[in-house]
Amino acid sequence: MMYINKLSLIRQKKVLLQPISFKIKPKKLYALIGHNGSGKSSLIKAMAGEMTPTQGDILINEHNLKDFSAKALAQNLAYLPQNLPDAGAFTVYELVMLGRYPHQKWLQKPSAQDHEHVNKAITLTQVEAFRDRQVSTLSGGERARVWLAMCLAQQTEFLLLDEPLAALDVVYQVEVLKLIRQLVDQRGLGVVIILHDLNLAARFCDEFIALKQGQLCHMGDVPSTMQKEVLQSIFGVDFTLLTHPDTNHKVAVI
Ligand SMILES: Nc1ncnc2c1ncn2[C@@H]1O[C@H](COP(=O)(O)OP(=O)(O)OP(=O)(O)O)[C@@H](O)[C@H]1O
Repeated sequence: MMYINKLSLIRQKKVLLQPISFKIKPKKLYALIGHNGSGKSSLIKAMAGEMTPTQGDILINEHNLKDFSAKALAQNLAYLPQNLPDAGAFTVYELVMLGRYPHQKWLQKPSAQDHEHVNKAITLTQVEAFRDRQVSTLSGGERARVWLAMCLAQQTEFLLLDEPLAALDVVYQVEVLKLIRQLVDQRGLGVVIILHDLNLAARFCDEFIALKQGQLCHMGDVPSTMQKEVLQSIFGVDFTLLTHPDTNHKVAVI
């Protein structure tokens, strides 16, 4: 379990997050939603240990995040940032292998198990065709899947993904969400994913966490979130809710 306990963030006198408390359970997929600038990336960065909270604590399985070494944190939690770093001259295989570093000893050669996890992550994210290419030569969508593969190779209990679908075409958006759903259901991961597409979120996620101006304005399951009044209160615009004829899910349109 991951506990976010009265977490607040202030930077340059600006309140990015008001005190926020909630928990992330294993075997659950959480969609983090809200307007541009509502604080989603800041929250996920704090949860990943990339931004130090002004107040409050984050606990992973009862251990305070601030007491984890970088390596111990990376054994528990993988984070995919919104702006992917430059992968330099790394090939796809080499980059995905970096995801194994928390499980390796200093200067140790990758083990057969490391290679197995890397190959599996490459297959799951459907990037086998480019495994020996330099990451810098890939398209935006291909690159996004390679970075996701690196996170999967990390074999963590928690996964924090900041807009992982942004560069993907609609087919890969669905493929990646199906894959994440599978990891949640079969491997018991707890996953937080920032999504702007409410209907994809409603189709694949279990719970919504909604931010508005740095405040937690709503947290709830799909039926309690896909309501006209709730979406109005989060986004300040009127939605019409339809029922998908095949899945019976609610679909929000403007
Ligand atoms: N280090 C910082 N110093 C000052 N302001 C910051 C800092 N980091 C973020 N902000 C501001 O905090 C607000 C929230 O930013 P954040 O990136 O968390 O929003 P977001 O919900 O992820 O937005 P988007 O959907 O556009 O990615 C924004 O107004 C941003 O400009």
